[in-house]
Amino acid sequence: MTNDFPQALTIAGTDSGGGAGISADFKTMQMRGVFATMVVVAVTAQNTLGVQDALAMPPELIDEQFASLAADFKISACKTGMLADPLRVKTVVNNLKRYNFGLLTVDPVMIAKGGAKLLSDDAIDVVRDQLLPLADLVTPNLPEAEELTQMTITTEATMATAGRRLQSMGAKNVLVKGGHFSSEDEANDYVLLENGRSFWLTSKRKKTRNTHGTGDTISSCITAELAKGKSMEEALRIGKAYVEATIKQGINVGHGHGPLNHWAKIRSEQNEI
Ligand SMILES: Nc1ncnc2c1ncn2[C@@H]1O[C@H](COP(=O)(O)OP(=O)(O)OP(=O)(O)O)[C@@H](O)[C@H]1O
Ligand SMILES: Cc1ncc(CO)c(N)n1
Repeated sequence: MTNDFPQALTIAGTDSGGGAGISADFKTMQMRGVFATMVVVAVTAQNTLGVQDALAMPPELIDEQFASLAADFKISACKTGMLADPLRVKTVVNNLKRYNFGLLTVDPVMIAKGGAKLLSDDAIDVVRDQLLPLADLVTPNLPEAEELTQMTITTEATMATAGRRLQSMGAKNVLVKGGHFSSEDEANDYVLLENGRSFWLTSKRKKTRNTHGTGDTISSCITAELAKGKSMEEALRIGKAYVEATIKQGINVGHGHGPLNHWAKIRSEQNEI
């Protein structure tokens, strides 16, 4: 029996509110036609208003989830999201070295939109020193890029400098997301590829509160496209187009920063199927 349907993995935290973390990753991967699997690193009690509580999983249970997946699936791309603390980051790093789950996207999730810490301060060095060197792609937002590079990012030029620094830390390709950039009109992301080529993924900024899970959605879309065999550049372009569609074709759920519309279709794909 063949085992060739595209399979991807998210290693992250759950969001009980369904909009971010593993919850967003699963919806995205499903929509992009990829079979999704998960390693739960932490469980959060969360909704569109914020994170009410969180619990990190015992390292042994994280190890067991990796072992279960390695024993049965043929995973060709994976991503990390919320990793909680130094012990969990190290546990995930050890497992990523032990097994081959294909191309790795590291989304260095640190703080939720409402301000809750999803990664403890003492874990940032471990992400920088041990996880980034394994990454085929790293996808920080601006505050995360500032923490990892220890520089202030307020301009397009400093976004590009941060991208180069992140590459010199070992990540092969870099996407610096501009969702937190000060521009009222545009949400532009900077890409630096392994071969040194760089470009911007541009988009008009939608004035909306419903942006819960944007970072998870773009990184899991990219992971899904990589699992299907798309090139890094194609995967990045599709990721940007998909997250843009999920924001622009938005829905209203909950009372705070609402989730995205994961059913949204990329405009160029709207007439397919
Ligand atoms: N209001 C908006 N309109 C259009 N695009 C947006 C908007 N906000 C964010 N984006 C885009 O969404 C993607 C995610 O960027 P962002 O910087 O918001 O990630 P993030 O902070 O990690 O998200 P989250 O923490 O909610 O998961 C980027 O491509 C960014 O340009
Ligand atoms: C579990 C989880 N992961 C990531 C984010 C960031 O969007 C969040 N809010 N919650």
